[in-house]
Order: sequence, then C-alpha cells, then structure tokens
Amino acid sequence: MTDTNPTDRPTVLVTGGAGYIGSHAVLALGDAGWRVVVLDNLVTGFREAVDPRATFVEGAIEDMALVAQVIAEHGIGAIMHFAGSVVVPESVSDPLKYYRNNTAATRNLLEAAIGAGVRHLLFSSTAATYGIPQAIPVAEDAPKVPINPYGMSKLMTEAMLADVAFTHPFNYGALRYFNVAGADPQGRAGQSTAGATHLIKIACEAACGKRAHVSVYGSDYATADGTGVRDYIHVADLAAAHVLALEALIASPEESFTLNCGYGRGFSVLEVLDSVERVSGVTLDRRMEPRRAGDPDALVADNRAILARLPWRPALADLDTIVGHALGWERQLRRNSF
Ligand SMILES: NC(=O)c1ccc[n+]([C@@H]2O[C@H](COP(=O)([O-])OP(=O)(O)OC[C@H]3O[C@@H](n4cnc5c(N)ncnc54)[C@H](O)[C@@H]3O)[C@@H](O)[C@H]2O)c1
Ligand SMILES: O=c1ccn([C@@H]2O[C@H](COP(=O)(O)OP(=O)(O)O[C@H]3O[C@H](CO)[C@H](O)[C@H](O)[C@H]3O)[C@@H](O)[C@H]2O)c(=O)[nH]1
Repeated sequence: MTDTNPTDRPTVLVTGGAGYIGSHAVLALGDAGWRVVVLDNLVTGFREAVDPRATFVEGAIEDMALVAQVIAEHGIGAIMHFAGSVVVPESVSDPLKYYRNNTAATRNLLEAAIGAGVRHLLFSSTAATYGIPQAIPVAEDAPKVPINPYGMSKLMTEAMLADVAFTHPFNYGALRYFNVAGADPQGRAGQSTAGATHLIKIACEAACGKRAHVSVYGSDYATADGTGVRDYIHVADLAAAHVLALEALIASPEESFTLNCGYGRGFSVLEVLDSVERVSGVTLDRRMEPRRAGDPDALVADNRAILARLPWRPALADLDTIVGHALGWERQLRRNSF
C-alpha cells in the first residue's frame, strides 16, 4: 500500500474491499502501514470506495486463475475475505445464490490460496450463524442453528475453513459480526449500498429526507419496550479488530480462532430511532408494522473471547457516535450522489 510496508509483513489481499465493511478495513490497514490489494467484482461495491493507496483488481473470488495470478504477482501472504452476498431475505428467496457466492466461491478462493501458499485468512462470518439464540448474550460455543440460507452459507464456510486449517499449513480467524453500523470517523468511507435494509442506515436516510418514514417491525417482542434489540458495532472499531486479528494470525500460525465482534450491549429499535432524532434534530415518522419474518427478539454478543484474545478495546461504542457518523456519511452521499 505504501513503500513503508515492513518486509516482515505480507501484502494483504482484501476481497470485497469495495464494499461497506471491506472499504473500512482497507483504510485501517493503510493507516497502519500495510500494503493492500483489493479484489472485487463490484456487484454491490463501488470502485470509488477503494482507498487510493490500495491496488485495485476488478474480478471474482471464484476465478481461481485470477486469484492465483494476483497472489503470485503481488506476493500476497494473507487474505481478509469480505466478498459475498449479504441480504438475508434474498437468501431465502434465492438460496442457491448464497451457497454459490458465499460457500462455493469461498471454496474456490481457498483452493487457489492454499495452492499458492497463502498462510492466513480472516473470514467475515455473522451472528446469523446462531439463529435464534437460547440465551443472551450469545457466546461462540452456543448452538449454531441458522434460520436462513445466509447464516447457513456462512456456517458451512466456517466448517470448510476448520477442515482446511487441520490439513494445510494455514490458520484462519472467523469473525462473527453483530450489527455493523456507522462510517469512517474521518468521513473517508461509509455505507453506500443501494436499497439498504439495515435499521441505522434506513433511519439516517429518513432523517436526510430520502425516505418518508421508518417502519418499526414488531412491538411485541420479549424486550423492555417490545421492539427488537441488537448489538450495534461501529464499522471503524470492527475494522480495527481486523488489523489486530491479522497480526494475531501471523504471530501464532498454528492457531485459528472464532470470535464474536460486538460490544456486549444492545439497543432496541425505538432507542435507535430516538438516537437518530437526537443527533439529527429531525422527528421521524415511525410506522408500527408487523414483525419481519425470522427476526430474533434480541441478539447481543458475549464479547469476552475477543477481549481476551486480541488487544482490541472498543473506542466508538456510544450509540450517538455510531449514528452521528452514519448520518454524516448519509449527508455526504446526498451531496455527491455516490
Ligand atoms: N453488514 C453487516 O451488518 C454484516 C454483518 C455480518 C457479516 N457481514 C459480512 O461482511 C462482509 C461484507 O459485508 P458488507 O456489508 O460490507 O457488504 P457489501 O455488499 O457492501 O460488500 C460486499 C463486497 O463484496 C463484493 N463481492 C460480492 N461477491 C463477490 C465475488 N464473487 N467476487 C468478488 N467480489 C464480490 C461486492 O461487490 C462488495 O463490494 C460479507 O461477507 C457479509 O456477509 C456483514
Ligand atoms: O426498517 C427497519 C429495519 C430493521 N428494523 C428492525 O431493526 C433491527 C435490526 O435490523 P437490521 O435489518 O438492521 O439487522 P438484522 O439484525 O436483521 O441483521 C444484520 O445483522 C445480523 C447479525 O446480527 C446479520 O449479520 C445480518 O446480515 C445483518 O443484516 C431488527 O429488530 C429489525 O426488525 C426495523 O424495525 N425497521
């Protein structure tokens, strides 16, 4: 990424680096002095979202010849793997797309990577692997019973990674993200996804006048105010966790890990909307609607494992901070139409 990359650090291939979370990881790697190559087919990502310090290759992770070529050409030693399909309801209506683009495509990526001698990989997994948790907060060893093909496609990939690491000189970190939100505090990146379904993004769009109202899906959940509770994690804190996880993989090449990425606290839908109103000064038109299919009452991370395994300390956990950064990006998007 820069000429200052220390020689003991491999160049990192970031798949999906033109997407929401990947573009923030590319910034965090660049800020920490890592050299980065982004591989993205731009199916949901944006070329403009890629940090100019990174090398960009347009292409698909399932293209094994391309992946092998990129690894050889750039001396790739580690991969951060964000590329995939991410819309839960779409995974129900088109499950084979999810098993193709998440599970099968990752299989190809792994075959090319292992063949080319790559030793380390970080994988974007999800709290959707837990399904409807029996207890909150949910720890990594809780039962994994996904309730949609998206979660299952990710759980299958986790199983594949474990099998590969057992046999090959290779270790991995599976990071199970909870609800990712916010934007780069310096305003360099944010969520640009078209047709987003995430609550904070939607509420910020409404505060910017891009939507007439915000739907509240269900008010009869077993939570304090009856609306769904989630553990919202700032995307920049998550990106920082990736850089530390990469360092941990390289420092302990025999050891793989699976870690929840969340703060261990939850906010209800109404608390999120209150925050967006507080930060934006706009009163939202809230519409109470029936429950959305497949939504658990509450999903909050037990984050003791990540706090013990990595020197990661949340820096941006305040809900108004997360919302403020998301709103700042939304206003920028409105001005730039990007
Ligand atoms: N956003 C969340 O709340 C959340 C939560 C848990 C896990 N995740 C995971 O994090 C990762 C990133 O999610 P995101 O929210 O940034 O989504 P995103 O859609 O913004 O980013 C995905 C990126 O991958 C690229 N891509 C997709 N398929 C590809 C392929 N076959 N080859 C090359 N590039 C491809 C897209 O163009 C896009 O740039 C995903 O794997 C997702 O499952 C996201
Ligand atoms: O317009 C909206 C959108 C969402 N919600 C509610 O807000 C909460 C959060 O919903 P999101 O759609 O923002 O996020 P999810 O919890 O459904 O799922 C997200 O986080 C999961 C992990 O926690 C998975 O990773 C998944 O991919 C990702 O979309 C839920 O109670 C949902 O019902 C609304 O009330 N109105």
